[in-house]
Amino acid sequence: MAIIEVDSLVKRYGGHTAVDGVSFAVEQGEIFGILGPNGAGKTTTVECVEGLRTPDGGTVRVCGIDLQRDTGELRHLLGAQLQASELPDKLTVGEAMELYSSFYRRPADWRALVDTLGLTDKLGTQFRRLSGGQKQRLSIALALVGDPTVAVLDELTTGLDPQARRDTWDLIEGVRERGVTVLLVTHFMAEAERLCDRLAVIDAGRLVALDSPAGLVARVDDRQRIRFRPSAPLDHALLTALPEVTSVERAGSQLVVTGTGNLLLAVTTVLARHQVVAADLRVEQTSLDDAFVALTGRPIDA
Ligand SMILES: Nc1ncnc2c1ncn2[C@@H]1O[C@H](COP(=O)(O)OP(=O)(O)OP(=O)(O)O)[C@@H](O)[C@H]1O
Repeated sequence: MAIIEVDSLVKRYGGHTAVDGVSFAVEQGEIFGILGPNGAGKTTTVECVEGLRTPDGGTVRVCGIDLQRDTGELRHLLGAQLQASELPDKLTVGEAMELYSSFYRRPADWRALVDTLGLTDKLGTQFRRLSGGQKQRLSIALALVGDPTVAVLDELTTGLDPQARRDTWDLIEGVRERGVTVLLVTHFMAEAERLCDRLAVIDAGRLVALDSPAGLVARVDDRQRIRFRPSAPLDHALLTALPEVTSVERAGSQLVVTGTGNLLLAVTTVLARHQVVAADLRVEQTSLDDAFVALTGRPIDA
């Protein structure tokens, strides 16, 4: 059953169309990612799902509720972690949890939540004294304190160090195990790949692709990349002339050859014919980054 249904969503800011006809449906229990570069329209899309913005076109339903008609009920179904979530400096962790749980009809047991998120020994600590990772965990706890059916997490791990990022990913998998459907906004490929069951790739306000991370990679799977250090200078034209080769690039002392079919055999045959040895040769698999470039024409951080 679809928990979130977004159909032909349009949102404009003045003359600028930030979201341009985006449609997707999120199934119960999924971790569903919205992936795209800065300014793609990700936050605007989830703000429409959260009922914080009114669409200029299309419909959004959460648990069957049409948000154009009824946002009151939504507050009890949806827990949102807002981007750059900030609390008053002097509010303690315990005070924040108590305050937020008072907003809900049937709040979760916030002490158990704090315990799960490893913040019990910080209950008396003021917000300003928490580390980046602890603030992030608190914002996740606050998103979950209403015992929501759906949690919307925007830029979950931005600003965290690699260890805190991995810990947060474990936490989110735990959230899903509690039966919560998760809508996650990210521009980190590793995060999307690790956490998301399916991804909506959004670029310039439009849905470019919707698939599992493996499914997205499979779309460009016929592309391979070979990387090696030639033992002698090699005319690139010898390689680009091969039907298997789509591009040849120099990366420092290495050559990176991208192509399809039996690329390895074609390239090594040419090298052997010209007595060039390929040192440190590696065949690289297609990654989600490659899939993103193939789908949008540029890297996510370009
Ligand atoms: N309140 C606003 N008023 C005017 N333009 C806005 C507003 N909010 C966002 N925009 C513009 O709409 C576009 C989409 O912004 P949005 O924040 O949804 O993108 P995003 O994909 O979430 O980006 P980021 O990853 O940087 O948060 C951008 O061009 C942005 O400048």
